[in-house]
Amino acid sequence: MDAWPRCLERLETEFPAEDVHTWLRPLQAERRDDTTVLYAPNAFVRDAVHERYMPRIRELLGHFGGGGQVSLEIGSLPRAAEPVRTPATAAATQAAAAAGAAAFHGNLDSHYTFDNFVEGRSNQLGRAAAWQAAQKPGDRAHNPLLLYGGTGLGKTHLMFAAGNEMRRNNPGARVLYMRSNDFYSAFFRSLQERTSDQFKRQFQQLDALLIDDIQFFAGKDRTQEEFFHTFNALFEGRQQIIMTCDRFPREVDGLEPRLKSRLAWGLPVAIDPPDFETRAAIVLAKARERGTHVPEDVAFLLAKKMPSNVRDLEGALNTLSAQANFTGRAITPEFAQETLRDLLRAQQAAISIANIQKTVADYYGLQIKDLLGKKRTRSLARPRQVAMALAKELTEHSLPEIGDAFAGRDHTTVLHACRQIRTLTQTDGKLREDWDKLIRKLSE
Ligand SMILES: Nc1ncnc2c1ncn2[C@@H]1O[C@H](COP(=O)(O)OP(=O)(O)OP(=O)(O)O)[C@@H](O)[C@H]1O
Repeated sequence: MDAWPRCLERLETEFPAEDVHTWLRPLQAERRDDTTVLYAPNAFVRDAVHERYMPRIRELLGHFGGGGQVSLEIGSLPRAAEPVRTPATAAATQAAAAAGAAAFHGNLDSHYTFDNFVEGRSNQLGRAAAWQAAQKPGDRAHNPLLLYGGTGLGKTHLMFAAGNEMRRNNPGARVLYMRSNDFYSAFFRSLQERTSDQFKRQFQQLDALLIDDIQFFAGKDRTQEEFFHTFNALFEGRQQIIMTCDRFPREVDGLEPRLKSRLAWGLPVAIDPPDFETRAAIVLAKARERGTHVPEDVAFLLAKKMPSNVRDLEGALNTLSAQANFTGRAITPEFAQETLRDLLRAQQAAISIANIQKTVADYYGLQIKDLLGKKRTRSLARPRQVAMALAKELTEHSLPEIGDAFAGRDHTTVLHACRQIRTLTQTDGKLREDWDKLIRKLSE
């Protein structure tokens, strides 16, 4: 599908950057028989594109050889065909063909950098580790670097940032990004085509291998075996390895024990869900980046209502921005409430006080009646405080309402619990971990 990138390139010169960012870049293209199908992520984008840009798109696609029909639909390409993170087949071919450093591409997405990564307590360590790895690739202190944590928290962003930084420091650096499933398919193909030697060779010349979502290797024994050898060869060659995983590898069922232990050899760092302030800062930074004006109270609103996943937060911002552009209205809290009503309601419905009480009780192995009861032993009082503080953090309920839901406690008790837990999350590592895990569970 060569015609679309060329068409998009031309459109970028013809329309304001903000329009291109909002309406045209989100489109994905696919060739179906003699029709070019353009996928829009939602109805706003589809309608705006249909109304304002289709005639020009048709002309340009015709011009660049994507002739025939052009259709515009809501949908997306399967993930493997996403334009941003191209499949490893391309990467592998590039890697193999990259005799000269200048030609080496490695699949890095240059958009994701340290500059546009918002730092907060939840990702500070991960950021610092990725930064260090980029400054001194291969150094034993951070090789391999493993970033692990829930979905949409910025692991891939940091990984790209490290790769881009390596290339900034040393433009000839050979940094290859691969998703684990791409490693799997490329390896599989090399077996069928009897090109395993070539497959192995591509890794020898690398300075760094960035490999995303290694939990995908679970249950794929031959691929694990191959990755194990690749890993050892890179490690011995002092080539930097950066990996991401959706949890600590020991917790991934179906990974071989020797691989699990090897993965945690270097520096494993958890990426946690960002706290409220960081979430708001991310919304503001993303808005600035795309040239959309989002006032602080809207950023706070989104941060408050969408507690865990940055990807969802970004999705909400995109919808707001698209709708504001489309209707010509300013982005205010009312506008946000209205536009994101269904989304916010879904989030809200998912997190009720009862839900929080049940999750916290299960987490600490308690009965709900004990969590709500009067006993003040520490093993009950602390989880109770955690549950109250979570209710304040994750729902819209007032302190008196939360007190009521906890067997009619006074609102000052709830306030005290919130303050206490806030302090403890900063001083007590175990409690911090419990807090983050509970937020993650509740936001799933
Ligand atoms: N701290 C941050 N600052 C700026 N953007 C962030 C931050 N954290 C996450 N994001 C953004 O959130 C989106 C999702 O991040 P990313 O793809 O890196 O998540 P991930 O942890 O790799 O998730 P997955 O495991 O699902 O692949 C990206 O657009 C990324 O730029």
